[in-house]
Amino acid sequence: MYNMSVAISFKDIVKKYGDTTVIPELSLDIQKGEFFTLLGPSGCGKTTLLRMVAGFNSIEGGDLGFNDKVMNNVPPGKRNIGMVFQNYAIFPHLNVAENVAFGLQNRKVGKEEQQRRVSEILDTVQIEVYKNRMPKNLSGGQQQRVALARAIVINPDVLLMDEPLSNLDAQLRVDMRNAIKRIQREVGITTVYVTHDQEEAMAVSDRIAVMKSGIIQQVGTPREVYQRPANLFVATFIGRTNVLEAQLENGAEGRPVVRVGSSYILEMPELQAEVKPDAAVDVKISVRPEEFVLSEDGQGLTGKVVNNVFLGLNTHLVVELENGQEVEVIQQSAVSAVVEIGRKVTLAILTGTINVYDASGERNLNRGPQL
Ligand SMILES: Nc1ncnc2c1ncn2[C@@H]1O[C@H](COP(=O)(O)OP(=O)(O)OP(=O)(O)O)[C@@H](O)[C@H]1O
Repeated sequence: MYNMSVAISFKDIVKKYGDTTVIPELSLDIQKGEFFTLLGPSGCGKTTLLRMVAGFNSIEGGDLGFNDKVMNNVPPGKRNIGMVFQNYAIFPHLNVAENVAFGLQNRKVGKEEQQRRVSEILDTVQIEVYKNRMPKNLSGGQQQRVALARAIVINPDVLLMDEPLSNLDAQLRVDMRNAIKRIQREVGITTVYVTHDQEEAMAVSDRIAVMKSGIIQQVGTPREVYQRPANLFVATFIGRTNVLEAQLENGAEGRPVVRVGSSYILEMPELQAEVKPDAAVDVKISVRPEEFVLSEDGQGLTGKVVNNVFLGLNTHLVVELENGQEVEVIQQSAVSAVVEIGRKVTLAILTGTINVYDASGERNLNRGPQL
């Protein structure tokens, strides 16, 4: 129904506050209609980038483009942007329908057209029944739906959302992120979403940019950043993982193998690495809890179960390895009994999906972007 969305491009964008550079030469392309998330720890520059798109932040270098138009100096009011923030910022003295109609009145849309669009959008965000209610009589989630309706009723070219769910409780966050995703898909509007919550990012996004200290570490689909993290920062920031010290060695017929612990050898023919004969290289491997399995043939890393938590769908184990490192293991409950605390186990690693990094953790040695 809305097809005015734009593609957004950042070309060598620089942001400085005084002498401090918080974003050094960042480049990124967001597709038309895409749900794109900026994800990273507090202070990494997500909000700074979002505010540049909105026009609230000056740009110290490079170009911000909407389609092919450079936007650097276009004032916020001329950018046709819808925005939703953490604190809903809806007017307490206007009812739901009046709140949503506000932006249309400002744009001098006729009364009938206003009513039609307000009712259509309230239907989309599923709060039509509350249209005559005052905000104070709405739940947090309902208020956030009003904020969302108000942002999209003006047919913006871009929808910007900055941590829109952080004031909601856990269950409501999950409900609302599903609602946001559904509504975005229905409306088809280019959306830039900011969050520090990796699970939320995975749930809503078409693609995610993982940021650290103003620098994009990786751009990819939720599946790509989870399964093939570009570096150890991304591997540990997205989902949970265990990082183990290991050695890359020359196996039979010159194929690279990874040695973990004293004698556990992982065949990894896919690795992008040259190993000189007799010259082991230190590496780090990232093994997600679900990539450990209890070994059936005795091959693997031995350890002792120090904690077990039965969660229904699966069971989480903490296993202390012989070198003292504790690792997290997830077992599917359906296929196994809970292993009791104190028991000795041998953990095998599923080599098909793990990731191997150079010693600095900066370079992923696995071949190919995706599994
Ligand atoms: N007005 C300002 N003046 C000086 N420095 C600022 C200003 N606004 C932000 N910064 C700095 O820029 C960096 C990026 O901030 P930004 O708010 O974009 O981070 P963020 O990733 O959105 O973090 P959060 O999740 O905490 O909101 C931080 O180091 C911050 O201290």
